Amino acid sequence: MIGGSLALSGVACLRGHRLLFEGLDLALAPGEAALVTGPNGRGKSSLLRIIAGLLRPAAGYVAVEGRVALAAEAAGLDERLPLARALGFWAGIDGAGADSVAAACVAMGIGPLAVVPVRLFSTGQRKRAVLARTIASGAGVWLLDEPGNGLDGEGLALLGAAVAAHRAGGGVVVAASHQPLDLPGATVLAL
Ligand SMILES: Nc1ncnc2c1ncn2[C@@H]1O[C@H](COP(=O)(O)OP(=O)(O)OP(=O)(O)O)[C@@H](O)[C@H]1O
Repeated sequence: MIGGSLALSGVACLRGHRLLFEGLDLALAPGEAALVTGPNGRGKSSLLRIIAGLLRPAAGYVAVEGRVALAAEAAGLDERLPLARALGFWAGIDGAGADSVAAACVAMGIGPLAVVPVRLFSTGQRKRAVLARTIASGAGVWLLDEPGNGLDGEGLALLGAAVAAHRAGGGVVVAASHQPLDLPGATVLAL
């Protein structure tokens, strides 16, 4: 079981002297999810970075139980390497094995791309690879920035199944999206 939980209390975000949001509260127990919505530039990615500990909140506090994986817009994969090795680099850091990478690639429908260099990937294949990196990480808290961007219908279904399995195992998910995203029972945070 890969558990996680998180709590935000009175969180505020300042960027470039501009207050993006304040007074944000959220509590997610194992298995729960939140959907952060709002137009471009409202601060969705900034909120995920605050939860990940990459950005300091201007006010409030964040408490996270479990390891965190942030699937951001930037893939963070070595373009020169075949997919399995590019993901294997991160799996090594995360303490996950090659079997986790292989299973995550199958989960996102990119198993056959294991030997293909990342630089050749299409937009949707790249998105699937980023999500596979999160799945392989073994982290309890998934932070997904626009996870549906670039995915086709099959990709969206695989994402939905991966998120459901993660939640069923006690993980939590915070997804930021300016488009509708199917996240059953999620708390909606509209920025
Ligand atoms: N390093 C920075 N310094 C100053 N301002 C920044 C910085 N990074 C982002 N911003 C600003 O913060 C605001 C929120 O950006 P953020 O990426 O969090 O929004 P978002 O809701 O995720 O947008 P999108 O839907 O376009 O991804 C934007 O106006 C952006 O220009």
